[in-house]
Amino acid sequence: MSEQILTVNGLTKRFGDKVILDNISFSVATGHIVGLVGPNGAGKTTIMKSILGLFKTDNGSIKIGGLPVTTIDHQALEAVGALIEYPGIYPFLSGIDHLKLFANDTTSDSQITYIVDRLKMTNYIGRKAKSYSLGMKQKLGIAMALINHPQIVILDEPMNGLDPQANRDLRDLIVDLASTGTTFLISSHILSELEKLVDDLVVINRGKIVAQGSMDSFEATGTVTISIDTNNNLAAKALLGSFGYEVIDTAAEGPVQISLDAGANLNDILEVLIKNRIQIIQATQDHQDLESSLLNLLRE
Ligand SMILES: Nc1ncnc2c1ncn2[C@@H]1O[C@H](COP(=O)(O)OP(=O)(O)OP(=O)(O)O)[C@@H](O)[C@H]1O
Repeated sequence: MSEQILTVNGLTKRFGDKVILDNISFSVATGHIVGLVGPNGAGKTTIMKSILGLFKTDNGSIKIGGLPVTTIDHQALEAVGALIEYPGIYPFLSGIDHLKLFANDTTSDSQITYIVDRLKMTNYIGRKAKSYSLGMKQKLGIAMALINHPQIVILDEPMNGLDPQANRDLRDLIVDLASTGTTFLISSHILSELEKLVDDLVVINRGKIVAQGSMDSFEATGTVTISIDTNNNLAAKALLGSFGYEVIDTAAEGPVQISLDAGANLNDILEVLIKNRIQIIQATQDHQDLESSLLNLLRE
């Protein structure tokens, strides 16, 4: 089992009499990319700010690399790179000045060049940041979080303002850095952005964790829907029903639709039809995407 670089245990945070985080516990394994997902206002940024010791929490503990993090214990944060909400950017400094300002003693010029290059910022990195677009500023903020070889990187909605190519460049860079041992905790309210990237998910709603686990375990819970159009749909429905399949709307003449648990086999169904001389015109199998599965979960 891999070592846990970050553990959040029983984290509770109130603003006034409102409970914003309610007994949040999760851990992040070294080298994993973990997605923190939930609707607007769920508490994602509040969790991240708590991890960074930015405000006092009401209960619970946070540890990074075994060291506690509070508003006064910040030693563990030396291993952390973060971008929370909007990057702090000085309009009259160039992008490269920002990076040099943020670089610590051990950060080499080649590391800065590597990050700038991977995020495709080379053409404008020498220009003053006041001329940057939203996406350029966002990329600069991400670069600032990455240049010092952090052990763990915390990114709050990093894809904000990025075009599809920039999104892709960032995803590729994150995966490459994770493969060398860097750990990531990334929040987003858009699951499809994280789906292609993360190893594990923590799903949060109204300040509570509603689900957590590996991405594979989430994908396995999706529903498979099979749709088959035949030369005699009514007969096909009756036949498959008699074989114990759960056929949706048996009285309708439209294509046969069957909802199955993941892992069910389309071939077996087609074989039943073929053996009984029902001609198949078209067959499709759709896996309910993760976004829909999670929306269902949040509705529940
Ligand atoms: N400083 C504050 N004072 C009072 N309430 C706050 C404060 N900061 C956040 N909140 C409240 O805490 C809740 C969670 O906010 P948070 O920013 O953590 O959500 P989020 O999941 O990051 O949302 P989004 O996806 O919209 O960024 C919201 O109801 C918000 O209004």
